[in-house]
Amino acid sequence: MRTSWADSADNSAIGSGITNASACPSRGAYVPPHLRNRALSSEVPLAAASHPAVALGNDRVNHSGPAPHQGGGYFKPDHGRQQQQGYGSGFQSGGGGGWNGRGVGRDRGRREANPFENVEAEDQSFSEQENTGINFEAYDDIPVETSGENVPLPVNSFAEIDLGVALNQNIQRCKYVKPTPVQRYAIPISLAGRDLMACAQTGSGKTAAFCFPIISGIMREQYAQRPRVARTAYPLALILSPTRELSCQIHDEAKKFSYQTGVKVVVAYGGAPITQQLRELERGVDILVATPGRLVDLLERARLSLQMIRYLALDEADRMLDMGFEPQIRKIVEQMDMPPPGMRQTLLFSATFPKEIQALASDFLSRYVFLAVGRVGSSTDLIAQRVEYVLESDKRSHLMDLLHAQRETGVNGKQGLTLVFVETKKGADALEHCLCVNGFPAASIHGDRTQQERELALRSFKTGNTPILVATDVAARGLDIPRVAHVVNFDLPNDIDDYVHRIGRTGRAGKMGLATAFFNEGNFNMAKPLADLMQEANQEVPAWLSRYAARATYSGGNRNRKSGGSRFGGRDFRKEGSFNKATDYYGGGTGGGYCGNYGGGYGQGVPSAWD
Ligand SMILES: Nc1ncnc2c1ncn2[C@@H]1O[C@H](COP(=O)(O)OP(=O)(O)OP(=O)(O)O)[C@@H](O)[C@H]1O
Repeated sequence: MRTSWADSADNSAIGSGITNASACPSRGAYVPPHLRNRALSSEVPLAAASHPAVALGNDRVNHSGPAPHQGGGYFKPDHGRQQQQGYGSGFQSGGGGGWNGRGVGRDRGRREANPFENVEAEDQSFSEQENTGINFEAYDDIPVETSGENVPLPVNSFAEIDLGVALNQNIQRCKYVKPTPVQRYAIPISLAGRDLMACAQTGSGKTAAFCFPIISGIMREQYAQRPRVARTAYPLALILSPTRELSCQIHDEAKKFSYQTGVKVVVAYGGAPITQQLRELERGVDILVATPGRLVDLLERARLSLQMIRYLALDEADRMLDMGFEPQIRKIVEQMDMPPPGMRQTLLFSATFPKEIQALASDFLSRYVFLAVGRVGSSTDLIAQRVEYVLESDKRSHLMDLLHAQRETGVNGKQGLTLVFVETKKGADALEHCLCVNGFPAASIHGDRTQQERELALRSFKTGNTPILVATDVAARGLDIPRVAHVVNFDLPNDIDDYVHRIGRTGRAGKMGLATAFFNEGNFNMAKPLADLMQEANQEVPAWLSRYAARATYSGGNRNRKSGGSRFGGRDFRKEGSFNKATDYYGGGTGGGYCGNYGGGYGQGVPSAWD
């Protein structure tokens, strides 16, 4: 495992609760470039000790934020479905009855909380800083590939799809004017009942692409009465994601989409008390969003049965089926009581889909459609990508120079949030500390933090209290934080797909973003895939990086691409007739790109984003 300079720095103060400037690492206080020739004076921004973020850095234990994900749904003592009538006809203006019959149980106990209330408040607090308007035209000329038998046709507007009145109202509340490309294709395919493997660029609206058909399907269908077994919940849909934060985010989104539809969404994830989650499940659940570990726990306690599952969605599906994690997913999908492929509808989504993972995933699917919006694993060209050659020993000062410059001018003229990725948990702690003591308000998130600390750090970042978040890959996938203007790869990952997901935390939903990577000799293996990716996304590749890339090709150094030479062709693996799952998965693909060190950043001892 690589270590970064951040790791090797003296971090003896970490964990000691010392948060003042005297705890500064031995390199001394940050001096911005224009003051470096002067003596250190009061002009130097050493606001660290007084900044609230500094206290946050090492004093998390005392923070008590609101309990995570209270749920707020409605009381539904009967786990079975109400009789459905007249799809879409049941909406009563003024709210209250999104769907005939389904709304009935909702108000018996608790009122359904309005999930849009907070969103509106948040929107207002950032209104001066937000980009105005979402430029989905940016996606219009994106190449789309579909394959499979009788692929349903795409739509151009939400109006063309019969999602039901209540769901359409929620789409309007979300201010979604038209579907994104992946939604244009994926929603009709899913509504037609087809299994789907979908690959679309980060930030392009995949969550709604799998949530809308599931919610609409549950609203539409009459399901057999669900069994009444004391204290066992029987959801109709299961959405799995690899991290707790992502599951919470999907839950929040799904609650918005299903507001006043009568469809009940519950989340279950590790690190949070199980009792509260059990209580929510007992109140009734249609859609369960979960991380795999907590899900298995619930299944083993017999508090949950997958027997009635009609929809299975895997978000970040390639990550979920990556080596090391696949057995747990296989256990959930194949060895519990979930109906087999063909008896349920399975939807797999990610921005990256190496062909060997496609091959594995195909076991879960039946007669599926493959959809690629943009090239498989490509980055969006809404993200301006920069690579800078920075020695390990210079990384911290270089980062602080960037942050200092951006404090003056913003990114693309706007003040935004900066997400800094490092490889190790220790490195995250050390870098957060260093930034804080140098006057840069930062928080950090990684797998060694308690769930409460993780949520606190994320909230503090999202609200702009600490506009810098230092993170391991736990924050690399799926998180949708609208104001992230800059992603810095302080430590480059070992795998280009991880890079794609990391930089995808900016440049979302049609907005522009900036990604800066620090590269040095230690990242030699990334030179070729990085140069290829940048070139494909119409980014300027520095001459020195091209030289590294050429050397890497010549010396066979490009051995960290999971999916072989065909990756940038972005194809349905079924079209590659010679592809042999048994040999290629572990033996490497043709075309020279495959890595014996399969799994890149997920090997033993590497920080796991898995919950
Ligand atoms: N049709 C739409 N119109 C406007 N905004 C949309 C639309 N669909 C989704 N969005 C917004 O786009 C943003 C990105 O969506 P989402 O998080 O689903 O992306 P994603 O493709 O899942 O990204 P990732 O690959 O990083 O997980 C969200 O803020 C979402 O609310």
